[in-house]
Amino acid sequence: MSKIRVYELAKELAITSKELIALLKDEFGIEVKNHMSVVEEEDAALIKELLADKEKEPMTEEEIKREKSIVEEYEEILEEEVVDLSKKKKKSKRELKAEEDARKALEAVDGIEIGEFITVKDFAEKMEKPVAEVIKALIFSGIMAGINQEIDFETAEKAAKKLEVKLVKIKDESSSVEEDENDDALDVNLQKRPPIVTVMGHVDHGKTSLLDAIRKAKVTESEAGGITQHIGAYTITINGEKITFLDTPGHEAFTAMRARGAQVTDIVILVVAADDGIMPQTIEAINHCKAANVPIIVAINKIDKESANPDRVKQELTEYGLVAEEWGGSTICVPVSAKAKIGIDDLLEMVLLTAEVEELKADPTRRAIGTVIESQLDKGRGPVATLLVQKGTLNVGDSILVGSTYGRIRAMFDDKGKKIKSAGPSIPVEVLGLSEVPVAGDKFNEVKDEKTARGMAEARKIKEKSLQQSSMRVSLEDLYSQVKEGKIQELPIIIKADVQGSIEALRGSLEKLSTDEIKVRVIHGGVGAITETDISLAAASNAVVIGFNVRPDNNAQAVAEKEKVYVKTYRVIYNALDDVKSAMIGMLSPDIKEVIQGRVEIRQTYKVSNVGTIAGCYVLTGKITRNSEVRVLRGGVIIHEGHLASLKRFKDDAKEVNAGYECGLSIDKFNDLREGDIIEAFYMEEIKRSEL
Ligand SMILES: Nc1nc2c(ncn2[C@@H]2O[C@H](COP(=O)(O)OP(=O)(O)OP(=O)(O)O)[C@@H](O)[C@H]2O)c(=O)[nH]1
Repeated sequence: MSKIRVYELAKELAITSKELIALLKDEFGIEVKNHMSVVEEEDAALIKELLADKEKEPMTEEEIKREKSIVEEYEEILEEEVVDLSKKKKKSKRELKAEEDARKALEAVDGIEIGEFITVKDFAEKMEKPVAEVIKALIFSGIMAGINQEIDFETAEKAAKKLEVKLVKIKDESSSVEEDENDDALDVNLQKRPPIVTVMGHVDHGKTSLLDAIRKAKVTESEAGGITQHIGAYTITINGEKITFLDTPGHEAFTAMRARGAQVTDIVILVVAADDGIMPQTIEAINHCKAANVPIIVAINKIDKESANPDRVKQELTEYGLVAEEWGGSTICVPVSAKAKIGIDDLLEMVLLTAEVEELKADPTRRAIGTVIESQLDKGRGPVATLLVQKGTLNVGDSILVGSTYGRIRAMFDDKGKKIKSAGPSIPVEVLGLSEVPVAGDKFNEVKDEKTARGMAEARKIKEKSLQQSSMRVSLEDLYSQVKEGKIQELPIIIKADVQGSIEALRGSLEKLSTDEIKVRVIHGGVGAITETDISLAAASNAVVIGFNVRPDNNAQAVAEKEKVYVKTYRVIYNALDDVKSAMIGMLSPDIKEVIQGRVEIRQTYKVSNVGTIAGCYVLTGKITRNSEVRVLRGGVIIHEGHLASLKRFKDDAKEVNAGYECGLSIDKFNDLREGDIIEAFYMEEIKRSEL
């Protein structure tokens, strides 16, 4: 995680380091030594938000007082200076001349030396200038500073320029020593924390059974209360060590969280049924883990079955870069049976081992931060959220900012439904007391008090609104400018196609387009329609989605629009390659674009001799018009593209039919229409140059 120094942040915020240090302590409970200490980027972001929010509020009495005191101080100094000047006059001319010469001589060599920070008073003394003059110069440079206030070198330099004095920056030796010491300034008390595990795998390979088996084997035997509540996560104890499991199996939740910027999982258990082997969702899960850089432990499940063939699973895994340890690789594979309760302890021990290698640590003494795992509105209790504490300790009574909502924790329960008062790193808790239901994947931060939390939550809401209107993730159209601006060096692509062969062909050709400036990388490829999961993965990895002979399903379309994920579909491989190539050199300038009008579902088909197949349909979304171009989709795959031959409402010809109405239609030179097919109606529109 990147960090920022206190003085850099203070400068950005246009306050002094001292003020920032006080703010960190009062508002966030973070103690830093001095201006050279470091603050974590996420804390810095919070402070910025806090101040941005304050800016909008009218000045508090305290702030008015502060402004006033600076002015008063300034006036006082002016008076002092008058006295000072009269004293100075008493010095002999020769003395004054000698002083002046000495200063000039010093300046002539290499300027006046000052460190990274200096108080206004010391600065004036060093330059042998009246303090009032220095303050005046500062004011002219846009800085309102009191006599005892610290300014940084760059500010001092601006003022010095006005006073025609040259400055030289000297390295502050004491601070350079602290640099290293302070790198972990916030996490001063790093301690081992339990690993957080997600279970993934193909449908029916036994994810839920495995989670149940682990929970039953490890929770009921040792802990009071026994049965776990479903709060979205639970913690077990094995050999005196804890492991936290996220209770929503599958990669959808995992990726949805990543799309929101939350990486919660430390280790993934990939469940593969020994009688079934690697299946499409297994591959998806592997790719999702790789994209998130999370270690995988493979649980080869259902080994109780006669048809189980663990070696075949290991063999298939090698094709995806996962080579089992016993075959000389580094992937831990544990044979298990969730049903017969075989190998569960071995699996858990391997999780602990992996956790140890990963050296998972957190500081339980700092203020808490973490992520929302689940949330809902409970009739009686109001908004309820399961939070996973990732750093620090969360206590009842703490005020927290959660995404764009906030609250003060009224009560807290553990995964056994027991009321608790505090929770440390990697521990999931259910909390009451939030003002609204937060979104899973939102981060939470403990802040000073409820008022601060509320103010920041409101500011975030406003910001979110303005962001929604402006933000767009990477797209082929603006790829070139994003590369030029240095925003991206890599173009991750997700390919969905109707057949495996097309994926491989596209993958190879696309990756070959990589240049020194931008690397093209296919992070996932799969057969079938573009789904919501593909869009989530794209959002999480800032990827574009390319469909070849397939279309997004309804959900995917909606999520893509919401998440602003760029999706483009092609029917000819060459066109896809050509677009990416043109995009990379900034030459992609589409002059026509496709506009989707609506989607129609086929409910019945009739064969009419001499006419062909007529379909009885229902318009699901938008509308279809007589001159729409249409594509027939079966399971998200494009079966045909062409024109309508007829469009009818009851017996009459219709010009257009809107959502919610039935219609009959036939397609020009195409009769293979089936019940359940979706017809997508669209037209091509010319883009005016001004829109490009
Ligand atoms: N024989 C045998 N059957 C198992 C084992 N583990 C799970 N099953 C069975 O496999 C089927 C699917 O198990 P689930 O746990 O529901 O699988 P899942 O991966 O959670 O499935 P989805 O939630 O649909 O993705 C169920 O009928 C289980 O009883 C096992 O170790 N041995």
